[in-house]
Order: sequence, then structure tokens, then C-alpha cells
Amino acid sequence: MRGASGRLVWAGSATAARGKQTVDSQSRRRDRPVRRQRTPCRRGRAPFTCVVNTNRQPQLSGATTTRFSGKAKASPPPQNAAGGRSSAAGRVSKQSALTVSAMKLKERVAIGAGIGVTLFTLILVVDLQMGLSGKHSALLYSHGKVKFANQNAPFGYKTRFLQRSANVSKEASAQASDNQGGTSNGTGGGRIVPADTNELKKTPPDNFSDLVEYLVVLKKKDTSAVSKDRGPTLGQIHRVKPRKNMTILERFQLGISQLELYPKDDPVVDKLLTSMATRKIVHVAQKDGGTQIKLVIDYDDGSQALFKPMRFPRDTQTLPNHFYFTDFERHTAEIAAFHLDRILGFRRAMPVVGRVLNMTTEIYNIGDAELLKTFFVSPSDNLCFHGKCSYYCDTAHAVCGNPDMLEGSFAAFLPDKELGPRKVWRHPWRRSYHKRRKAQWELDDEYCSLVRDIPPYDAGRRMLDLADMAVFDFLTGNMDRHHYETFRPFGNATFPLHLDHGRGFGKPYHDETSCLAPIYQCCTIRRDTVANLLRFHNGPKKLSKAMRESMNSDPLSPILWEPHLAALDRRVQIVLMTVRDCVSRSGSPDTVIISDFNYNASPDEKKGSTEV
Ligand SMILES: Nc1ncnc2c1ncn2[C@@H]1O[C@H](COP(=O)(O)OP(=O)(O)OP(=O)(O)O)[C@@H](O)[C@H]1O
Ligand SMILES: [Mn+2]
Repeated sequence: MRGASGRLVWAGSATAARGKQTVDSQSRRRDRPVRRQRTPCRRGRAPFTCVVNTNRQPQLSGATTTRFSGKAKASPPPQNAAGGRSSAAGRVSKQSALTVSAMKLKERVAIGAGIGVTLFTLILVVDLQMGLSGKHSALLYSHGKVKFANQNAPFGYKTRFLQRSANVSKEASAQASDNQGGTSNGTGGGRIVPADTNELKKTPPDNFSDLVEYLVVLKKKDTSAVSKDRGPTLGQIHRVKPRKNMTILERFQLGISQLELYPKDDPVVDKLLTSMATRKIVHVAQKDGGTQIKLVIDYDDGSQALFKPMRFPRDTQTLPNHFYFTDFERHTAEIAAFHLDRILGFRRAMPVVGRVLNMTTEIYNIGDAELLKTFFVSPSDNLCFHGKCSYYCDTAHAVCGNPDMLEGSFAAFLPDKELGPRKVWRHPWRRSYHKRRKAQWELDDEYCSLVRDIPPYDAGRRMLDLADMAVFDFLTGNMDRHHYETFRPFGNATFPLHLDHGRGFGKPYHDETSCLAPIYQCCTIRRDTVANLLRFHNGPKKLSKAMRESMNSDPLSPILWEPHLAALDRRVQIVLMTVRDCVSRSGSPDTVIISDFNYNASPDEKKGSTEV
């Protein structure tokens, strides 16, 4: 509006100026005696001079565009009868010229100001449209108008505003690069590890013989006896002996020890998986807390499982514009993560199995009242429910059967508070969970030294456990590691549980190297973990093959889309490259690859039963 009115005003003045020029040139060229008088304007137009000619016809100057223009040519001003130049006429002419020149100055100033304002307005409009200034671009960004333009373009929108800003999340950039079909070289602090899959393809096969040699030397140096002791179990701590009529889940829970959830090759695990996949379900209720719907399943033997429903087919990838914290959970990721954790020898993830439920008989008919309220039949005649939770629990995000058969993951239930109370820890390398902010570890190369000053990361096994968790999360692509939990009865000298993997296995063509930040920032990793990764990398059985075989036994097999399995092998190599990089930076493998029995255990760790 302002621009429009401005244009009107200044266009009028310009026309007036053009009209005045016409008069000046006419009076100079033809030297015609024009008889005019200055007279006060009778219409109260104070800023303007009213000019009258000899025939006393008032004409408004300044405000009118027709003052002395073409009209003057059509009917030239009258001349005096003699046609000569009288002195009176000359005085009038001089006076007129003065008036005209005074007006010229005023109008010039006015025109200049007019042009200035017009230009300023134009610049403002262009600036708002194109985001030329930082301030305005921030405004645009805060309104979500982020263009995922080519990041490499030197003056690309994203390049300038996303990479420069300290408050912009890494994830936005990663997603942008995904949109272009590429892989990102993870940032996450200063160290950039090689993550470009194309680079990997170009390099000749690498069997990491340098790392293999380091491991041999380290093993020779390690004089401490290798303990097969798992540490005390929850059953031993509570002095509960296995009874005959115990459920398989109770048996499993009592066997949870200080160092692992279950022993290697424990037959109880397979029995537990079978039990969860086949036992009669007698009650279903929603689990409180968390961001997405989960159900607590009660079996006829009194045991329980945590159910996460299927939402998408196996080959559905994380939506390109979704952040890690808005990604939908995948039941298959929970199943695959359990298998991976077991194969890698961590044994820190609760057993998970897949099962198809009849929604009518196995949920609706036995569900609790609150859950039943959210059931409905979709336009495709499928039975659906959405439950109640803090996100994604509405009609648009409902879980639907086909037409009433529903796949899901069943995780063995953790011990109750009496048997296995847990402590929740904030993960030092947690992400910001904000679409524009970065976490401190993503900005500070020295972040690790801060962490290592604080218990329990200053001594003992915890830092090595975080490195293991980083490997695990990198392999699965899980960026949702905000907290972790430990069992209180075991004190600090225990393992962190690997829980909540629903957001893993979402991007098979992208390697999120920032998951490895605890490793490349602290340059420490457990020797057994490196040995396991080398074993899978050098074969004969690749990790993808071991996973495929292990998951074959699941009722919902195949569990993972093939590109996710291929990604595992590729990522194993990236972890090994990261370890090698650390060794070459530190100059000594001893400080990087740490034997589990060689770490600087604190007294509390050796006792292993201190309450945290
Ligand atoms: N197998 C299990 N048995 C019993 N409780 C569990 C089990 N797994 C997880 N929990 C508990 O339920 C909580 C939520 O589970 P989970 O983290 O899988 O759900 P979520 O909806 O993804 O949560 P968030 O949104 O916080 O990530 C966990 O913090 C844990 O305390
Ligand atoms: Mn979660």
C-alpha cells in the first residue's frame, strides 16, 4: 500500500517537473512574453504557488499535471497587442523566471527524495524475497522455509545459513544430503571419519592387518587371567533359587548378571523367544510413557512382553524430512537389534521376537478399556487403533491390521523394581532433540576430556561400554540414544542395557558416522569389540550373513530389507577405519584398544556391588 501510494505521489511530481521543463525551454527558445502574476492560492494550497495568466484564469502549479504541457502548445499564451517587448512585460517575465527557478530547486529536492524512498522500498522488498540479510534469512528459516538446495553450491541457501549457524542441527544437513541421494561425512566434533560409501568402493580390499597385529601384541602383553566369571546374578543377590514352576521369563530374569543379560549360547534365550511367540495372550494394555504406542502383553503363565506394532513395510525408509526424533518406530528394528547385539557378543539387549496377532481375538477382545476406546474400522475395512501417547497417537497415525492381522515385536519384559531396579543415565553424547540446535559434543573437539573427568567415565568400564554402544548404534543407524539404563544392584561396574531400538534400520544408504563420536573423540574401544569386528570383516562369515542366519529363525523372517544387511558390512569397515585413524593419531595402539581386564578399575568396580 505504501509503495502504491508512494508511486502515485511521485509520479505526479515527475509529470509536473516535465511540464515545467517544457515551459522553460519554450520561454527561452521562443522568448514569448508570458504575462503571469503570482497570486495567493485561493483554495488553501499553501505549499503551492497559484499562477494566473493575463486572462486571469487561475492555474494550480505543482499539484496539476496539465499546467504548461501540450495544452500550452495547442493554445499558446496570449501576446500583447503590439507584439513587442514592453518593460512591464519584461519585469513580469523576470519575476516569472525567478518563480520558476525557485520551484525548480524545491522540486529537484522533492524528486531526489522521492527516488531515494522508492529505491529504499525496492531494496527492502527484494531483500525479503531473497533473504539477502542474515536477520531475514533467520526469520525465513524459523518459519520452516528451508530449501534443501545443493549444499555444495558456493552461495546456496543452505550452505550459507545452515552450515554457518551454530544452532543448526546436524540432522537437518544430513537429511538434506540424503535428499540428494548422497551420504554425509559425519561431522560431530572436529574429526571427520571416512563415511563415503563411494570412497569405500574405490579403495582396494583392506583386511586391516595392522589392527590384527596390534591385537596379537596386546594379547601377549596382557598377563591378567581371563575370567570366565559373569559376576553375581540378580537371583544370587536376592537369594532366589530357581523353582520348578517358574516361568521361562522369571528364569531368564534371575540369571541376569553383573556383566551380561544372559550367558553365551544360553538355551533359555531360545526358549524365551519361542514362549513369547506362541504363548496364549490373556490381556493387553497400553504402556505409559514414551513417544509412540507400545502395549504390555500378559501371557497365560503370568509373564509379560513389550509389544511394538508394525507400521510400514520392510522397505520403507525414514522419511527424508524427518529428524531422528520424529522418525516412526520399526518393529523389525527391535528384532534385528537383539540379534545383532547377541552376534556381537554384547548380550545387553533383551530378547525380542516377531509375532502376528489377530487384533480381534488377541487385542480387542482382551484389551483394557482405555485402549478399546481408540479402535475403529478404516475406510479400507481394516481394524485400527491409535492408543494414547505424547506423539503419533491419533487417527492419522493409527496402527492398522490387514484386515485384522497385525505384526509386531515382542521384547522380554525387564525385571520389576524389586528384583532389578534400574538407574537411568543421561547419555553424554545425546543429541539435541531440536531441529536447529546442536549438542555440545557436536561443536567441541575437546568434549571427551570433559566427560572423562566425571564419574563413572573417569575410571572403569563405562567409557568402553559407551564405545560399544556407539558401534552398535552406528551399525544399526540408531540416533535416538538419549538415555541408557543400568541395574542398580550391580553398582557402576556393570553393563548399560541396550534398550529401545525402534528407530534403527531406517536409512540403509546413509551411514551416520556421528554415532561414532564417543570413539573418534575419545579414541578408546574395547579389544574384544575390535576383534569381533575384524572377524566379521575378514570372514569367512560376514556380519550380514551371520545376521541373516540368526534372524532366519524368527517367525516374521525375513526381518530386514537386504540393503540394511549390506549396510552392516559396509559400516563394520568404517568402524575399523575409525579405530585405525585413532591409533595413528595417538601413536600407540595400547592407549586406544583396551583389554577388558586391563582397565583402571576403581575399588567400587572391583567390588561390583556399590549402590549408585
Ligand atoms: N523390554 C522391556 N520391558 C520393560 N520395560 C521396558 C522394556 N524396554 C523398555 N522398557 C521401558 O519402557 C521405556 C520406554 O521404552 P522405549 O524407550 O522402548 O519406548 P519409546 O516410546 O521409544 O521411548 P522414548 O520415546 O522415550 O524413546 C524405557 O525407558 C524402559 O524403561
Ligand atoms: Mn524410543
